[in-house]
Amino acid sequence: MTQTLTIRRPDDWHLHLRDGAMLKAVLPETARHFARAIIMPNLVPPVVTEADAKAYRDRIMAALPNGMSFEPLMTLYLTEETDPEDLAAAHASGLITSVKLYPAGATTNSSSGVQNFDKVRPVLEKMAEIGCPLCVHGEVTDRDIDIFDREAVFIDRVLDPIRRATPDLRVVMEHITTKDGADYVKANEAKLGATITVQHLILDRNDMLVGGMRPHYYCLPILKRREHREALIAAATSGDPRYFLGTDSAPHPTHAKESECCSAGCFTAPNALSILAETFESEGALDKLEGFTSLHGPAFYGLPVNEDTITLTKGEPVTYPASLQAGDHTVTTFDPGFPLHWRVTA
Ligand SMILES: NC(=O)N[C@@H](CC(=O)O)C(=O)O
Ligand SMILES: [Zn+2]
Ligand SMILES: [Zn+2]
Repeated sequence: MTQTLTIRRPDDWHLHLRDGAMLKAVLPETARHFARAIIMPNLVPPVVTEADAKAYRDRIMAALPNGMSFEPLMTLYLTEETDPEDLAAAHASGLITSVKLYPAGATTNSSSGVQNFDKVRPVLEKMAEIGCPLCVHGEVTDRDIDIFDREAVFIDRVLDPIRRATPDLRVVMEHITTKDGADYVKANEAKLGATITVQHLILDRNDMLVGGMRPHYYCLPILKRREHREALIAAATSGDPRYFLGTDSAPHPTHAKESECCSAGCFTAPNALSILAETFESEGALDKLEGFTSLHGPAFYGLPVNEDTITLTKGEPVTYPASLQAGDHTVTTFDPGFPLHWRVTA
């Protein structure tokens, strides 16, 4: 008997669409399966003002193929110069859904990020007042902190102080990668959620480093040890509504990944749902998949769940194009390293 699973159409609560030819190439991969996505603002230059967000939204809608529907949920990139009033206007008009905090230098295209967190206090106060959530890339950037410890140290030194100083601010810890991250969410009842990526649920640092370096598994925050991955699996399959899917699908040209200095990011949009179904099934938690992909995110953001559904069907191993063409470049699709049997059929 074929096994099928019908769930409410998923949303992606953390996505990089880029711009230009890359945007045109990758957008259909997300729009095929997801109704909405939180669009990361780390373009070069970044999306910092209401006007930037409006123009970027228009470019996304123009890149959407005829017949596909998709709603980009726009974000502003928080800088030390962000004007609280511009931000409040963008939020009040419904243009932006959240604001993104990158510590300066933490990840791809984050050089305009925040260095001195005191400088953004007035903006954070304003956001708490108007109910605009803050999405956080939670890693410190100090050279003397080991890359594998940067998330845990960020929680202690930056995130917890911000939350204590601004208790009404709603915060999403983006792409948590550690038991420390999962535990911090669990220990804090109100106004805190976390997104989890596909790659951090299925890979640990051995997968990236043992027997040779695999650049397509290099992303930030970096893959951690197995016990952290197990904590993320436990969180994602727990049914706890504070954990939800943010694929962090982050396309880079193949030459930039397979290079002397590899760019950080995994392009998971094409097969994210197949990988998740396989993973939740092997955990005996297929019944928790819909919550993670389609219900918890809208609940946190105060948005309605999607009315329509998708159906996943289990069968012969599924294959995906190994890469897609984006202008003059190719983008390599993430390979989970194990066979996938669930495909989105409707
Ligand atoms: N996750 C990544 O490794 N890369 C993201 C940036 C980010 O989300 O930190 C990107 O924009 O490429
Ligand atoms: Zn990030
Ligand atoms: Zn990201």
